[in-house]
Amino acid sequence: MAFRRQRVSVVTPVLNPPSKHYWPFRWPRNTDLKSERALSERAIRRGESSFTQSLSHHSSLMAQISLSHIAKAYPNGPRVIRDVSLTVNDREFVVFVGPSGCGKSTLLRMIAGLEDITDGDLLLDGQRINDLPPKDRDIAMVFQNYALYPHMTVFDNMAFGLKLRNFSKADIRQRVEKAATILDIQNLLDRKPKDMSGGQRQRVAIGRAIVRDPKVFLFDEPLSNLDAKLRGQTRIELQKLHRELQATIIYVTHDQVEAMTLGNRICVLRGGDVMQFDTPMTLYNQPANLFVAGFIGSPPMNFLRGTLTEQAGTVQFVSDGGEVRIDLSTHPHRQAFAVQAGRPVVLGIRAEHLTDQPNPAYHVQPMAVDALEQLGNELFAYGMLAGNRFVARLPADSTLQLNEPATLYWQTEKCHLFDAETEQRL
Ligand SMILES: Nc1ncnc2c1ncn2[C@@H]1O[C@H](COP(=O)(O)OP(=O)(O)OP(=O)(O)O)[C@@H](O)[C@H]1O
Repeated sequence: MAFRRQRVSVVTPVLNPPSKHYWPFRWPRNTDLKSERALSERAIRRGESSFTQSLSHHSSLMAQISLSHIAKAYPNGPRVIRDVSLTVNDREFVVFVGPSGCGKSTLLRMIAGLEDITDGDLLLDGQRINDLPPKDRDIAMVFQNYALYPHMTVFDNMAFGLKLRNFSKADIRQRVEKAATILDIQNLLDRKPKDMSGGQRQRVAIGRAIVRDPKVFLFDEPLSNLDAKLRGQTRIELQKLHRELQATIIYVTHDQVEAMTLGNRICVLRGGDVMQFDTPMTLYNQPANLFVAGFIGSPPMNFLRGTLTEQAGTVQFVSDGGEVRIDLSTHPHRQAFAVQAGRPVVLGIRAEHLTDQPNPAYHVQPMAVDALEQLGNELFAYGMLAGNRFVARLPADSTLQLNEPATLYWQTEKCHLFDAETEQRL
């Protein structure tokens, strides 16, 4: 493999971005580049070991991150992170997910040291690091916009942080080669960023983090510039990468599919608060509140407002207006529901728990179908029920017809119930 000569002098484009015409993509904000450089200067004293050795040193190094009552307010602004406490375990892949503006990037940037923490304690392996400069945190961050240096080759981009720290040429070459092999970009080392696809650039950005062998990787929406197919492929590669590196990873996205497929655990955020922090399957099967129920899962869960009634041991859900009446007496949580009789509630049921195949154990519900989406392997049937949009996920060969009355069968034990006022799961 041919390498370009390795520069000895350090060239930094941080304050001198080239003309925007030269760089076909958005030039990273100076703050991002500064941050990136600051992060790349971390732990200079630590690493004289070879990359191969240092890869395995993760087996003995802990990297646990704890947030205790963390809050953030920008100057003269309200708290955008209100009171977040959670622990990311050693070698865990945790995803922060939530709608735009919920505070996930702010949280990540506080962990990186790029934002001040207004209140609370940030601990890395039990040590409070609120005031530790980013370069000393042993944390590498991969940005959405890659933040690559356009005038440098891939090799030089990946080697840059190591050169700053005066790693030996041999060590740099070994680390870059190893990272390039892991990411399958060995044949791109002589290219400049402008001659690569978005997916390749993103790998280089990840490679630049890997060569540093940090304790913790932070990813800020790294796939959002990629097209859908490449995003899917890269998701799988990130899973492999996590297994290979055995590193602690915190990953920010607004995409619940990315969150579900990547995270060992997912932290769902809304308006600066944690809505639920748990495994993907727990979020899916036992959403703690209405927000998580509606956010996780595609298509989103169907909802109906109504009231619970209890009579002679029978627990019923009656929708507002009385159009839908569901007997919940066989539901595993019927006793908890009975206690709530008389309260306004929201009932939720996922599209895959409605079927057009008769089943004597299921609730029978008429619904006029006003739209069909045939996806080849499945069919989505849409209609209105008690004023709410409903969708059923059916087999592709279903015979349901558009604009004809249909009968759907509900798997009642899969219904979720939430308090209509507190929005918490019952
Ligand atoms: N420098 C800043 N000054 C003031 N307010 C800010 C600043 N940066 C972010 N905010 C505000 O903080 C809140 C959280 O922003 P943040 O970027 O963390 O959200 P996010 O969940 O990452 O959103 P997105 O997915 O759109 O990036 C938003 O209301 C945003 O407007």
